[in-house]
This record gives sequence, C-alpha cells and structure tokens, in this order.
Amino acid sequence: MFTSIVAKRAFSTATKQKSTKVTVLGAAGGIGQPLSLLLKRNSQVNHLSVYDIVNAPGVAADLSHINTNAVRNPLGAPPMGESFDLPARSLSVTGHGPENNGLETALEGSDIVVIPAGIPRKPDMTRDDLFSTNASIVRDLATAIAKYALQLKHSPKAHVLIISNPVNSTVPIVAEVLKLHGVFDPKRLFGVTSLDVIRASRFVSELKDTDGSKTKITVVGGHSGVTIVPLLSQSSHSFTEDEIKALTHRIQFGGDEVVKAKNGTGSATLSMAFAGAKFANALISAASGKKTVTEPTYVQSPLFADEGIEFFASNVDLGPNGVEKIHGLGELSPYEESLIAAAIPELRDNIEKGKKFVA
Ligand SMILES: NC(=O)C1=CN([C@@H]2O[C@H](COP(=O)(O)OP(=O)(O)OC[C@H]3O[C@@H](n4cnc5c(N)ncnc54)[C@H](O)[C@@H]3O)[C@@H](O)[C@H]2O)C=CC1
Ligand SMILES: O=C([O-])CC(=O)C(=O)O
Repeated sequence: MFTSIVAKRAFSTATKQKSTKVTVLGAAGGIGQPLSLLLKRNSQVNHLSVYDIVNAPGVAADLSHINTNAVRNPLGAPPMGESFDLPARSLSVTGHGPENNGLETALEGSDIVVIPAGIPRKPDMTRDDLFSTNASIVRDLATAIAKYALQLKHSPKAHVLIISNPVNSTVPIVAEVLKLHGVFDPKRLFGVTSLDVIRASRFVSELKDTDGSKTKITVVGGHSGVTIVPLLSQSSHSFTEDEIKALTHRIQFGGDEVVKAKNGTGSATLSMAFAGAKFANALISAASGKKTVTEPTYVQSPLFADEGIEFFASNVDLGPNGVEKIHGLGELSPYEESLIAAAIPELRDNIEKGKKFVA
C-alpha cells in the first residue's frame, strides 16, 4: 500500500515536470561551450540543442555523457508549459551543423534560443567594431529563427536571447528581421545584460566585503562603455564620491579588463556563460509559474521612447509570456542623471545603426 502511494507520487511528479527545449547558436565557442555545460546541469531543461558552423556534434557528444538528471522525451520536445507522460530519465542533447538542414532541426520546437555566435573583441577594439562581422551573422540567425522557431506549426512562442555584440545594435537587428517576417513579439526578445549586474555586485562586494551573490546593484542603459549606467545610489551601501566614480568606471569598462588580460585571445566567456545561464534559468522558472522573477535585460522599452530610444536595459519582471513589467529607473543622483545623459546619444546611434542595417 505504502509502496504504491510512493510510486504514484513519483510518477505524478514526473508527469508534471515542464518540458523545455533550449537551443544555443554558436555553441562551440568560448561562451557557447560553458553556457551549454551550465544548461546541461539545469534540471528544467529537457532538450539541449547545440548548433555551430563548426564542431557542434563533438560538443553535443561530450555534453551527452554528463549524467545530470532531467526529463527526456524521445518523441521530441512538446511546447513549454505542457506535461510529460514519462518518468524522469536523462536530458537529451543534440548537435547540429549547417549541413542537412541542421539549423532548422536545431531550432524546431525551441522554447528558448540563445545566440552567442559571432566574433569577440581584441584589445583596442570597441564592441561597435564587431558590427561589420556580427551584424550579418545575427541577421541570418534571426531569419532562421523567424522561419523555423517562430512559425505557428512549430513553437511560436520561443524566447530569443542575444549575447552577440554589439548588443545595443544586434537586438534591434533581430527585432527588425522578426518584424519583416511578422513574428516579432517584444515581450520575447532580450539582450543579455546580466553580466553588467553580476560584475557590479561583485565589484561592490569586493569593496564592502559582502557576499556578491546577495549584493544587489541596479544597472541600466545598454551594454557598452558609457551606455552601461550603474545606479549605485540605490544600493544599500554608502560610497564616497571617489568610490562611486571608480566603481562606475570599472563597471562600464569591466569587459575591457578581461579583453586586456586575455591579450588578443578573446573576451569574457566564463563569466558570460554564468550570466547567460542565470538569465535563461530565470526565464524558464518564470515560464513554469515562479512568481516575482526580476532580471536586468535590454528590451524594447517605453522608458526613453520620447527621446527616440526604442531599446533600453532595466530591471524587468518575467512571466510565462516573457516581459511582464518594465521597472522605471527610480530616483537618480545628479551624477547618475549625467551618466544617463551621456548614454542616450550613443545608445540612439547604436539602435539606429542596427535598424538601418536591416532596412
Ligand atoms: N552580452 C554580453 O555581455 C557579452 C557578449 N559577448 C559576445 O559574445 C560573442 C561570442 O563570444 P565568444 O564565444 O567569446 O566568441 P568565439 O569566437 O569563441 O565563439 C563564437 C562562436 O560562434 C560561431 N559562429 C560564427 N558564425 C556563426 C553562425 N553563423 N552560426 C552559428 N555559429 C556561428 C563560431 O564558430 C564560434 O564557435 C561575441 O560577439 C562577444 O563579443 C561576450 C561577452 C559578454
Ligand atoms: O567586452 C567584451 O567585448 C565582451 C563583453 O561584452 C563583456 O565582457 O561585457
């Protein structure tokens, strides 16, 4: 009697588990590999689909030997939100290259598509210097997402997460491409800016000797240099003016620190993978009904629309359909007002550049 109740419970837990397919485009790269590894550890992901123009089958084979426990559906992944009829098994990992319609297979039925495809910076480059190469990579991948992931016959509700730089421009590029295909949903397109907030909380925690994972710092704007605006006045810590200036500069140019230290071999990959996995996990949790999931992200936003700024990063509440609420900036210090004023013109140019590229 007791055994059968336990068995029944175990089965009903398994049947209620949500099914989530995550596709990583650019999965064999410096970010793609550790990001895929972290997603393989996420028990809410039941199908991890890795795509790259090189080496994706190898990455998939390697990941597939990790015995993390999740749910597997050998019949393919049902859309997010639906239940399984299967007991817990192991997560399925599939690897896809450009041959044999690999991109289409990788994307079909995806609930979350993450794009870290594209070249990284070398010292003395800005993120905008990556535009000439990465804009067309992102445009072409967005076209594939529109055709294969967002069509009604597949999963029309995929969330699209952009990591490829320059994020300030690549997100508008993706938006424009999805609009051209009639499948743009502003609630489901995200520029991943989590790393700025992770860095900010880490740098503050170093200074104040606190636990970085519990040190909350709000960062808004965009994802490059002066467009990254930390709102240190809103933290629970107090800072001297010199500390605020030094911290602000370090947060704005944290990426350059890593680019310089890597000395020509690339930019942040491990911290970015951590940031990307954290954001993907937040979206999956929100989709599974978790309440009050708030994350920073660069989205289509009304905050500075009257100044011609269509996309802006701020804290956002996430729900089953993506963006539920965009938080305002709150009270700003005069210094933060000046940082916002400096960010706006560059952000406007970056957004325009992305939109013009598609037009
Ligand atoms: N949003 C953010 O906070 C951050 C963004 N980045 C950006 O992420 C991007 C990737 O950086 P890394 O992984 O270090 O570069 P990487 O060069 O190590 O990897 C990029 C991968 O993209 C693949 N790729 C190129 N074209 C592709 C296509 N058409 N389809 C699929 N895959 C393709 C490459 O084969 C390679 O495996 C860069 O643009 C970098 O600037 C980096 C750090 C932080
Ligand atoms: O600095 C870069 O080029 C990569 C990046 O976006 C970051 O680390 O924040």
